[in-house]
Amino acid sequence: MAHRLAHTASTGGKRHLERDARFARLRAEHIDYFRSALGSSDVLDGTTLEGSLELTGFNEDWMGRYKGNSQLVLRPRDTSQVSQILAYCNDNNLAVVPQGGNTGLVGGSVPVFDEIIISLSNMKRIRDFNQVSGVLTVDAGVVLETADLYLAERQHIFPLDLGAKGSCHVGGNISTNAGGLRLLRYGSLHGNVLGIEAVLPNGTVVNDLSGLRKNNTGYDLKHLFIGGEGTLGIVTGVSLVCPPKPKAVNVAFFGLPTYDHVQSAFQEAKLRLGEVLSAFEMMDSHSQDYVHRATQFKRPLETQHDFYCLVETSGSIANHDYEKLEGFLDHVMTEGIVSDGVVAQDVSQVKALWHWREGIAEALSKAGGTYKYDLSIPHKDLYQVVKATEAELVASNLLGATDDFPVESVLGYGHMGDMNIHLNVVVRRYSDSVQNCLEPWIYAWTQQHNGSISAEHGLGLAKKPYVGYSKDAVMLDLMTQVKKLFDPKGIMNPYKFI
Ligand SMILES: O=C(O)CC[C@@H](O)C(=O)O
Ligand SMILES: [Zn+2]
Repeated sequence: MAHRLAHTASTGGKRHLERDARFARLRAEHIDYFRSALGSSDVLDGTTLEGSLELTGFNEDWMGRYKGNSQLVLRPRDTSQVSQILAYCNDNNLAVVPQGGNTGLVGGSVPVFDEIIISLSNMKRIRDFNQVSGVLTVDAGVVLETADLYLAERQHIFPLDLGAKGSCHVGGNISTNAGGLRLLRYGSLHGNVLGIEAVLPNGTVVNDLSGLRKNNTGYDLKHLFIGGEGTLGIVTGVSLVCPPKPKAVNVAFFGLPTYDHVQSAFQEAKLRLGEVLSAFEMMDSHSQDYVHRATQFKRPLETQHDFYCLVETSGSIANHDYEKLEGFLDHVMTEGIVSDGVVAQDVSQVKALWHWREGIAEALSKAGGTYKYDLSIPHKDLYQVVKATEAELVASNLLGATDDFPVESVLGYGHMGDMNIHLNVVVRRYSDSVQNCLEPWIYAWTQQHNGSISAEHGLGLAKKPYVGYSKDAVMLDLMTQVKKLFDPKGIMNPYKFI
């Protein structure tokens, strides 16, 4: 069993960074200004002892890996307050970090030093829903699950779903271009988001809240904010197109002997399930062991396998979809692609099977620590990165069964349908020797295998030094120029990937 050790050995991606002297230090007069602009209850002042405790959850990411030292959290209630705050910060050279539900995994939503945190948690209005077009318009601080429940009552769903749905904000999803569990079916936010409202660092409001599916009028600027990670401005409102709620959702869970079998099963699922396929998730046995250890739930299969997959269908005719899924499972078992499998019989079984996939990140958070790598790699090499990483750590004498070794295990799971693997290196304790062995080695490996160093989690602070593995000099130069255009003083989420 892993020990829970202090995370102080972790540098949390902050290595070699120094506070930028161009930014002003927070003064009492600034706090007074914000109190007069927002009202005292929406200004959390961490300059007092009591206040600093209140700020802990804002200063730290949920893994406890990235920690900043902000002394002020501002919680605006509407777009005009965001505009007022940003204009003031810009005029006074105060650096800011926008924060949604703070569920990110790359340190993008927490301060690095003393940046002011602008939390969108008070901006939670559902502004509009059009039943005919399916277009939903919300404030950025609406929690993803809240939006989804609201839509469910209106026979629609949010086109994004992820494990952190109970606390992540829609604005954070947009800013990080979150991918999630059903991208395979509903596509990325670049396709679903129709418009955004954002505030630039100088306070200017960009109102591009179009509810139109087609709007072919030159540069589509909203795309810069989708995945912009709060470096260009703050997204305050979003309109996006939401699909009708499927009447029937079926799930199968099965075990396979090798990754080659996983690839064959995916190919068969696409061909046999066609338009009702809504998710195809892959998990290795180590990731399932961590869920089992954390929950003690009864495993879905009595037999043990090296790989497991979860396949979901979403359609309109329950029996038809169930038969299709069962037919698929029969076929892959007859062909020897799948060794053993089950199909959920009711909604509670659907949920229980999903838990074995959705619960992995939470289960891993109970270990000593995890180095997380969210990679896009073409299917043929997708799982090879786990094996290669394991071999690299063994060769460096860092991975072993006893406490003498910092690394406990290397595992992989993820969105097979999207060529997205979550490589997790579970450690008994964070250590620079492990990180130095892994980085930039993993990113070079990914580049050599035509992958991307971030599939869906973004770059944040964690991948700041490695952007060059996925963007060439021409693209980096253009990105730098875009940043300068939107944020000439560099106050927006500084120290992060750009
Ligand atoms: O913890 C991770 O590495 C992945 C988290 C999330 O993207 C998931 O797919 O569960
Ligand atoms: Zn994921």
